[in-house]
Amino acid sequence: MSKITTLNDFVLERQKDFAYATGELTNLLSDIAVASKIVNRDVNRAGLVDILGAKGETNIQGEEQQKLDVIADEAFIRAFKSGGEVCGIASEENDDFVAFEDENSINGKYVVLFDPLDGSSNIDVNVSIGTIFSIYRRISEPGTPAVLEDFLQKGADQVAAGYVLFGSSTMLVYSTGNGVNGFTLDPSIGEFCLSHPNIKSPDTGRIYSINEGNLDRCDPGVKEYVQYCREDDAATGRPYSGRYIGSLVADFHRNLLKGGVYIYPTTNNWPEGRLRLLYECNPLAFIAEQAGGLSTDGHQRTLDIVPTELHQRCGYYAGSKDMVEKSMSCLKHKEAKIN
Ligand SMILES: O=P(O)(O)OC[C@H]1O[C@](O)(COP(=O)(O)O)[C@@H](O)[C@@H]1O
Ligand SMILES: [Mg+2]
Ligand SMILES: [Mg+2]
Repeated sequence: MSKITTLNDFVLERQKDFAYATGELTNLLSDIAVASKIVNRDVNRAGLVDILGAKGETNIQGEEQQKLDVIADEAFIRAFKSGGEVCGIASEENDDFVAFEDENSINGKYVVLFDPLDGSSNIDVNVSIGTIFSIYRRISEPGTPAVLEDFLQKGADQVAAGYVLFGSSTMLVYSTGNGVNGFTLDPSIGEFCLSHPNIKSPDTGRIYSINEGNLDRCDPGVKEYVQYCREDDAATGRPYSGRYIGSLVADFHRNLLKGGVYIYPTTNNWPEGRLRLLYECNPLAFIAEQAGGLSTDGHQRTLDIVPTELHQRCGYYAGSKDMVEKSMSCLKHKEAKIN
């Protein structure tokens, strides 16, 4: 029987890699694990308790909030407030960032940006959903309230990022900039256990993920790439398979393990993009790159984008290196033709 490595064991072991480590990031990662278990409990019995359906309010994105969006948001905020490592948060479900000013948190070293419940359109139909998180060291002085600048940092400056996938099993996948590791929740012992050590994304794959319902509103370069994916060419394993769950975390996770590309481009109906840079695209871009993949907004590396707004959106191309590069070359090719 192989040794079980729990998330706590693993994080403590890895903490030794950092001479200056204070244990605060270790505590923060275990706070995230606790909140994930609480949300997992609610997700698993969603149909039995009154947490399906809409809450009856609209968030700053103009989306109808689902009850589980708010339940997850509150569970994670409670966990971030509890430890003292976090001085402020920003989330998809809150109009503005929240600075924690209690004496326990105001000296906190980190800020966290998160999408408490990703894949909201799939909550009521029992399809995989998730949570996405992004962690930065604060810029502002400890002992003072967190400020907007603490949250508008480039993705490349993340100290850690990851996601939780509530699927047939519940997994937590994260990176602190030293590779990507995946943990599966063992409900019988209530622990996240190392199940996917040192995840490496294949340089290429046979899966492309895009909402083809938007194709006629996309850039010609995107159409060209989708056409490329569908062409018959045994040598390159084409046609590829189209797979689209409609939960970013689930689509991203599948492609991370199997090889594939996820694309949500800017479109006529989403001219700035659909997905949110700070708590959807940046954390997953961090994971993609740490696993050997790539992530762009169609023009530049996602992690190099300098944010200007908390809820800004961007185009998103992420996954296997060769496939993202190919999609970029189609965009450039079409752009060159047009100009
Ligand atoms: O229905 P569409 O336009 O394809 O959008 C699906 C995308 O929207 C999202 O649901 C947006 O995230 P939220 O559910 O957190 O709002 C992604 O998970 C998913 O990839
Ligand atoms: Mg989301
Ligand atoms: Mg969400």
